[in-house]
Amino acid sequence: MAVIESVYARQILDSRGNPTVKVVLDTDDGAQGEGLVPSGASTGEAEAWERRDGDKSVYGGKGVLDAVKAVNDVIAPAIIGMDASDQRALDQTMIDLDGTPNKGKLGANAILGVSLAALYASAESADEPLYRYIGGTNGHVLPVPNMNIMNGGAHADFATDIQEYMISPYGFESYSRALQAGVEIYHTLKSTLKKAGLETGLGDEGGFAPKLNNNEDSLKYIMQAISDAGYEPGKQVGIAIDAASSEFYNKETKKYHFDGEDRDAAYMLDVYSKLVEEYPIVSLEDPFAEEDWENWQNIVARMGDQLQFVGDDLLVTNPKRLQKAIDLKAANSLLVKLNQIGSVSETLDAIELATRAGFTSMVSHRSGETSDTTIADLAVAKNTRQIKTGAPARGERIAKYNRLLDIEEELGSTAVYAGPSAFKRALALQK
Ligand SMILES: O=C(O)[C@@H](CO)OP(=O)(O)O
Ligand SMILES: [Mg+2]
Repeated sequence: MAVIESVYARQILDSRGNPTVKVVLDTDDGAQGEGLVPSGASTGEAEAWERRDGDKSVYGGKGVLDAVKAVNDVIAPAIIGMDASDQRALDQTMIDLDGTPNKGKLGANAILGVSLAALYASAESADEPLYRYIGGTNGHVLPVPNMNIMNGGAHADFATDIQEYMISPYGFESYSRALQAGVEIYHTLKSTLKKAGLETGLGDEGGFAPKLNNNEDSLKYIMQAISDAGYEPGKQVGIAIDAASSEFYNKETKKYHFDGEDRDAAYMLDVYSKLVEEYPIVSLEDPFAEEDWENWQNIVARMGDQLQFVGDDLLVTNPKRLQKAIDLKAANSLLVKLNQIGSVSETLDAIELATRAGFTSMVSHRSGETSDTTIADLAVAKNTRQIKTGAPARGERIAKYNRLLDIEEELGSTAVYAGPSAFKRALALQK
């Protein structure tokens, strides 16, 4: 048992230069943990509430400072003296203290900061690396890194309507070898785009973000780059897409603004089917808007036996929304973001529920990140087999990929790379 002695929060900056929360927690045995909270841009409406008072970008403004105050003035006095390693009791105490269904009083950024800091302090007290502290002896599978190499949507001034084009280098014997392939493809893509006379400026997650008129063009350039880098699309490297379609959906007209026109859901369903037929797409996230449950059901009924349909804005790492999707067969994969639900134990509950229902889980960063690497350890601890954490560029993304390299080396011969087994379609494409 490590008793919490002090809890202190302050404001720091995230990777977009916006303020966020850092919490430092000390225990009586000399351990210390830090919790750094990320922040999204294409946030789901049902996400837990981030305390910013409506303004994400004001450093020193009231928003994040209120979350900092909530930690220092309200949470700290309530949890000092508690056992830091009793994660569930600690998280529940904060949830009760907040008393709202969406952490709307204290703020999910305040609660998650403390939850993470306690997790790290407890791992240090137990003298275990974080993945082992969370996962015990069974956390040993290195995830496929889904690397977002072309950015659009809310992360890149809508260079394309689709927000993320990721490569999934599954056809390799180890995580480090897969990462190397991803990096080589990323660098090759830069030349491919340059040759085509396109801009190579970067979006929020480090992917290239040239302005394109057609969402399919990105896939063509990526396929070219995979081959030019010397790899086989489909056999070694697949493609994962996050359409983030809530961002181009109009709730009044119920239309999706795609490739320059307003389209109905039936049109979008055909677009996705055609793309899946023509490209080695193994994962499709948020193809339909966050409340468009019916069309989620339609796409899963049509192609769910082939590939995964990942709910991000749809599920917001919330066990209640996940249960609804399980009941309605409205997705078959969970995107896991700690700050969407706002505590460590609720995140673990969501992964557990997904696994029980036969859903896959993809652990994810946010577009506004910090140097925190919890998601790398979490993916290994829970053997989720999949992670997405941006392009292999920009320090805050690289930190997670590098952390996985450390873990791979630490595990040594017991490390297993998820490889094609991470995706049903990757296995089929390999045959
Ligand atoms: O939509 C997403 O999946 C995420 C991360 O890539 O973006 P954001 O953090 O802006 O919600
Ligand atoms: Mg998403």
